[in-house]
Amino acid sequence: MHIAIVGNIGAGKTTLANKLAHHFNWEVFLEDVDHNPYLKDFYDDMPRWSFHLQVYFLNSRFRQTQQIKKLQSASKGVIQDRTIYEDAHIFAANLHDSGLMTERDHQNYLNLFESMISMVDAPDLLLYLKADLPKLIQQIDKRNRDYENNIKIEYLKNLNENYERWISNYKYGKLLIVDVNNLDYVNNPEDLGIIIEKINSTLFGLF
Ligand SMILES: Nc1ncnc2c1ncn2[C@@H]1O[C@H](COP(=O)(O)OP(=O)(O)O)[C@@H](O)[C@H]1O
Ligand SMILES: Nc1ncnc2c1ncn2[C@H]1C[C@H](O)[C@@H](COP(=O)(O)O)O1
Repeated sequence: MHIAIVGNIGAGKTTLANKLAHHFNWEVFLEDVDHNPYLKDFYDDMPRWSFHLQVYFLNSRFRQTQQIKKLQSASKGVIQDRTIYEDAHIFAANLHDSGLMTERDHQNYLNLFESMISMVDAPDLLLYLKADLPKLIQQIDKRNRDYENNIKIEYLKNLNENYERWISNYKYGKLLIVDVNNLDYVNNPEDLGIIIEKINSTLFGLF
């Protein structure tokens, strides 16, 4: 079983991924953030580093998908924090549309993405954490990563619009949309319980 958690920056993916992995006793695959050699430079100068960062994330995410495939064939459960789809359909698309990645670089990136995606299996469940801008901003502030301090509201807004468009067209497997605006699964175990119940019901028909 493979559950992938998707959503905008600060939506609460990593926190939930760890909690679900603990609950189901499954392996968790987190994003390559702390050792990412481009992320800080990217936030300082997006046009300069957008292509480098996208190639880095694409490769790291692709490697993850291959590791997940191995675990799946050994019947192990997996929780994944963000997917390769979001890199291309949300982030790279937004950089290109906002003029922060050139047409040439974007085409080159998409060609690479297309070559890789045929080797990627969709998750059994895509869990979309839907959050409005105030919630995202509040949680990005709470996390307090220095390089994220200058993220513009417009950037988050564009990403949220891309998420809405992409999710409304997603048809590669089961999809569960959870509005997290009024959920606090950090401090309220009942809120975590609500999400686990929805997952069980969507995946296994239990309630
Ligand atoms: N539903 C929630 N309620 C309250 N705080 C949350 C919630 N989800 C995440 N947080 C907090 O918000 C911050 C960002 O969460 P994180 O899981 O890192 O988001 P993401 O991985 O989506 O970027 C963390 O400090 C986390 O503890
Ligand atoms: N593909 C990506 N392009 C640009 N930035 C990305 C991409 N994937 C992740 N990020 C950034 C967004 C955040 O600053 C960090 C970690 O993501 P988070 O949603 O906080 O887990 O990496």
